[in-house]
Amino acid sequence: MSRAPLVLSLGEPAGIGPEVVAKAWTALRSEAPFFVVGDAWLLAAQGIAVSEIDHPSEAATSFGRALPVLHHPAPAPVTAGTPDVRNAGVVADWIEKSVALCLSGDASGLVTAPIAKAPLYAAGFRFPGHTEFIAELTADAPLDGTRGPVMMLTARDLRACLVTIHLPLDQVPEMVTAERVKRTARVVHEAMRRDFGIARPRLAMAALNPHAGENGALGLQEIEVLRPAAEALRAEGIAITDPLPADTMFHDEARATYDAAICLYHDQALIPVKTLDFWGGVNATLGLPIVRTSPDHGTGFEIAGKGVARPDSLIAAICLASEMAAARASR
Ligand SMILES: NC(=O)c1ccc[n+]([C@@H]2O[C@H](COP(=O)([O-])OP(=O)(O)OC[C@H]3O[C@@H](n4cnc5c(N)ncnc54)[C@H](O)[C@@H]3O)[C@@H](O)[C@H]2O)c1
Ligand SMILES: N[C@H](C(=O)O)[C@H](O)COP(=O)(O)O
Repeated sequence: MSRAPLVLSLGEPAGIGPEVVAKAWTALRSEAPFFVVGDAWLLAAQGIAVSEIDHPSEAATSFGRALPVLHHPAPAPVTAGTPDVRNAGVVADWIEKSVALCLSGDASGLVTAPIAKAPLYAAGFRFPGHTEFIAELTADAPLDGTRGPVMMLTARDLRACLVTIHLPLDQVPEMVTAERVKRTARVVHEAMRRDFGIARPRLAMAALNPHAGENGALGLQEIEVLRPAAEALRAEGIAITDPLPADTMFHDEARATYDAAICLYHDQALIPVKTLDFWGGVNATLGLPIVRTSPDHGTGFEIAGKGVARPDSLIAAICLASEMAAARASR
């Protein structure tokens, strides 16, 4: 039985989303179908054929010759590179509608084109980003296992999962608690099995302090928080290391020793991933009732409308969402 198509939410209309969505469709039009929830006119303006559909089940019919779109127009005129706060509401609506289609089974997973946080915040959007918004939208849907969200950035053979996300650095030490670390590791362990088909996941925990605290001389979090958390997780049957010095856990040979890294703050995870492969990196949200991925880049306002944005990361996000959806369907 063929799976439902993936759904893409169009993201910030003034960003590079419409351009990279059009380029991704052009690259993938002979592959498995997907459809977009967004402004069909904006996508047609990218110079591709667009087919307005009334239901996701129609996506496969037109996908090879036209990009299927559930049309929901942006209310305010769109100027590439200059977000208009009057469109912030429709950006959130596109995400909400896409999530609902995943929950109803009409879509097999969600790929979110980039949003810009500042205009959304200006319009009263009360979530840090997609991750927390989608977690709220799916909070009442059943999930077998520990509920996320956990943000995971992945590129090539690296999967880096975050204990804390959009926090000022000076708040990280107090937010890195044993409970947060354990919850994150449980979500990641279960997601490696559910979404990636890894029967016995190997997790590597990053230390917070240089040289993993140098036995307490450079900080106490490893002794007081992280090692006890790792011991408790191992007692639950989760294979996880003691906190490792973060500067020596991302080289080629080190990455081969684990399936996912548990990182303690945003840039500890995102710098190695975006250094390894900025163009092919993907952001995935673990621990949700639905599959959700996103490109690792943002709205690229300074290049929006110039025709130079690269679709690589969105293409990788579409491919990863398809793989995760297939893994879930095979369970
Ligand atoms: N997936 C997402 O929704 C997502 C991810 C990251 C940032 N953001 C948001 O995007 C906005 C801008 O963030 P930023 O400037 O920090 O990051 P950005 O990724 O938008 O831009 C960083 C740099 O990379 C370039 N770039 C990005 N994507 C590119 C592509 N596909 N092809 C060619 N060049 C590309 C940009 O031109 C810029 O020079 C912010 O509001 C941020 O919160 C959203
Ligand atoms: N930290 C993410 C990244 O750099 O890719 C980005 O802010 C996206 O976050 P959401 O997916 O929660 O919008």
